[in-house]
Amino acid sequence: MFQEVTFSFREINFSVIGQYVDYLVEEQGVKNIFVNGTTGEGLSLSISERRRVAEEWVTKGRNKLDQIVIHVGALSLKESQELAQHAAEIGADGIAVIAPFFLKPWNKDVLINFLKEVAAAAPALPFYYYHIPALTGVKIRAEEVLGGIQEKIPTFQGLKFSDTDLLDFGQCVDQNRQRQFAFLFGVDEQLLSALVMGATGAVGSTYNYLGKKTNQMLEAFERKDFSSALNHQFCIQRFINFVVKLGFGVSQTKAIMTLVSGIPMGPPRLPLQKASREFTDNAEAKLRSLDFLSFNDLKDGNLGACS
Ligand SMILES: CC(=O)N[C@H](C=O)[C@@H](O)[C@H](O)[C@H](O)CO
Ligand SMILES: CC(=O)C(=O)O
Repeated sequence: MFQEVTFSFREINFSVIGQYVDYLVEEQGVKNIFVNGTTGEGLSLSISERRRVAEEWVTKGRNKLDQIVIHVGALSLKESQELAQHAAEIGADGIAVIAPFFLKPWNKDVLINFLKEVAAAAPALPFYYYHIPALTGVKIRAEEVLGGIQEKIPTFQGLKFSDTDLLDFGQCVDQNRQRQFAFLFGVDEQLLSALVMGATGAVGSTYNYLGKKTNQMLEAFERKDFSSALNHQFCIQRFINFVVKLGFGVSQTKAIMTLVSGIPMGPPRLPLQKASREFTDNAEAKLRSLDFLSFNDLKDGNLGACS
């Protein structure tokens, strides 16, 4: 019997994860990974697929990555707990959970009760709340969720904040200054503003291919060279603004990642649709004009270049 070698590209290609780790570390300077989140289509995968993806990242990332946080949010509390326990068993560094988004928690206390039950399934793992109201439809302000959360969830470690409300984000930081929480910001085009507000890190889709560029911005911010930091942020914004106008989401991220890294990320899974050829061509031209592609052959006359 021979293994069937033609596989449907709607199946996960586990074999590229090792290469992906090396690419992120070596080419993008990214050493902390958030697995099975929005970009990884975690909520479109089966539980057994999510377990395997997590295992693959932990195995391939060993001694190469600093931290691997596994997103274990699900509509079913039981599944979420199973994934949390699994993350602990395989040696992940933390777990993150979004708000359940079909039957929704209607207030902060109910949301915390849900999160608490998941966190309790992995009592030794740092726990992060993943706030992404535009996708979950759960609009309870993060600042409210954080109030008193450590008393309910002893493993609470921080927040991944994927929203543009900088009042809410700023208040999360301001009201928890005495605690050693991680405030991870998730709107890549606004990261500099969030750093000013006290963000301690960032998790985002564009760091897959603009990690190096973003690290330059972080370094400029660290040394208080705000004008360079702003230049870097504006460069990143020029790209994101361009693709947002073309229609930008998880499918498009995969197409850009394939283009920039050379690693076949494959198409997304339904209900998402593969990015169009037109999108990819336009994105490629923009990346080249901004000097975001390392195999750039536009050496001269590149006025819009960002480096
Ligand atoms: C909705 C979504 O996918 N958000 C990502 C992280 O949470 C971001 O990294 C965005 O993709 C990025 O900021 C571009 O808008
Ligand atoms: C980008 C991001 O934060 C996620 O994939 O969840």
